[in-house]
Amino acid sequence: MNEIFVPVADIGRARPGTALSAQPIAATGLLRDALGRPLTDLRISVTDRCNFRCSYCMPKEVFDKDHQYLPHSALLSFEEITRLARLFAAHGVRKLRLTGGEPLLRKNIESLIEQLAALRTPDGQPLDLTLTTNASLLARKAQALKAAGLQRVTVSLDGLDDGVFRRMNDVDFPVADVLAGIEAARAVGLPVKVNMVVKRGTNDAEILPMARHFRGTGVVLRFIEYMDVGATNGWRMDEVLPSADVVARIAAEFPLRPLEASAPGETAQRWAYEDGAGEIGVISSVTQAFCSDCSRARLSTEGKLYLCLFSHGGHDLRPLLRGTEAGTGSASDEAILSAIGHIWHGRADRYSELRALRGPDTTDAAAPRRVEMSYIGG
Ligand SMILES: Nc1nc2c(ncn2[C@@H]2O[C@H](COP(=O)(O)OP(=O)(O)OP(=O)(O)O)[C@@H](O)[C@H]2O)c(=O)[nH]1
Ligand SMILES: C[S@@+](CC[C@H](N)C(=O)[O-])C[C@H]1O[C@@H](n2cnc3c(N)ncnc32)[C@H](O)[C@@H]1O
Ligand code: SF4
Ligand code: SF4
Repeated sequence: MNEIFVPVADIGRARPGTALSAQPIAATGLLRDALGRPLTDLRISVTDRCNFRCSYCMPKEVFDKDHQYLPHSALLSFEEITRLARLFAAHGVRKLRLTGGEPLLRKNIESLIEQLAALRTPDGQPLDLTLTTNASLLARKAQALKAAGLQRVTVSLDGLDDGVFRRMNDVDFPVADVLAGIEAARAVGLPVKVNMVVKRGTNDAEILPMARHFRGTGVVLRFIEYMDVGATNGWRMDEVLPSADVVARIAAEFPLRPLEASAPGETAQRWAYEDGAGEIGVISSVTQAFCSDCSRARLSTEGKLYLCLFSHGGHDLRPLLRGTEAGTGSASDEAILSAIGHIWHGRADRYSELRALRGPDTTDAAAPRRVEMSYIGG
């Protein structure tokens, strides 16, 4: 369709292995995928490990039994991640999100944040640098994360009740400690969003308590429809609570009005409390797919580029960074930029839209095994 990927004329020539540069790299021109969507958002998984066992993401029965985690040697180094992020910025990426697994489990994550915070867009702007966390380590790390250059943080929290939390997240961890993490982040000046996955019949009774708790605090609470990511969570459509129901439940107690999207391609539909107590968001990936302007790419812990949360496979960028066993050295910036451009140019993924077209009760059991959320990063 849109043949508008323009290869770069003026690309930085730094060889891999040379000192990292905070200098902006020249813009590559307009990069669009096969459906005309730009690439603006890079989500970087920094570990496939986690200390929680959320039922919708890393069910204990699977992940404590026969799951193979990546060996340390497979992980991209901080320098490799930063080099790729810099090249993605040349292609138009403006937002970087660190995720996982649990990103705060990666040793010295502050050092990666420092390197990413030094990057600039081609027009000299810092990137929007954020991180998604279960907050188990946030209280003790908030200060260091802020000092390293993190701009904001998203905390996952599925309820205020400890029993519900345990059923959702399958870990013996007090909700009070997650809340302390949120407070620590706010105290050091990090704006906070809270993401709550809603599973009908498990934690939907927590919707109103969560809304009551966070309204008026400046924290933006967002409700995520439970998705059929991966092959281990036993997803069922009857456990999905449509976002429309979430909004209706909250609006019955606190009147809401819709807000305009704050950026093109935003995942959340935003709603403001009529009384001025802030806003909430709903992420309706199942009932109102938003693939048509999806501008997100995902980089796995081992350097595979995924073009959709539901992709069956990724494009391996690690050999370009490290060279191959056959003895080729690592590729130039030009070659990597060109590879990323061609991969994005061929992208036609729109899983959630197609799923909606096929019908909400269709299961995907016959399809090849998809990657897990804890690997691809959400
Ligand atoms: N189906 C689908 N779900 C997504 C996509 N991006 C995010 N989500 C879901 O939405 C959740 C929240 O997204 P966030 O990580 O907060 O990202 P975001 O909404 O882009 O973040 P903000 O910049 O803070 O608005 C994720 O954990 C996923 O469950 C996507 O491209 N497709
Ligand atoms: C995979 S986690 C990684 C970051 C971190 N461990 C955390 O939980 O915040 C990223 C996000 O994906 C969401 N998520 C995981 N599995 C999901 C599913 N099946 N449906 C919807 N969201 C999911 C989580 O709630 C979390 O907000
Ligand atoms: S959602 Fe996050 S905290 Fe929960 S198991 Fe997955 S990676 Fe861990
Ligand atoms: S399902 Fe795939 S294409 Fe659609 S919004 Fe999600 S990541 Fe993007």
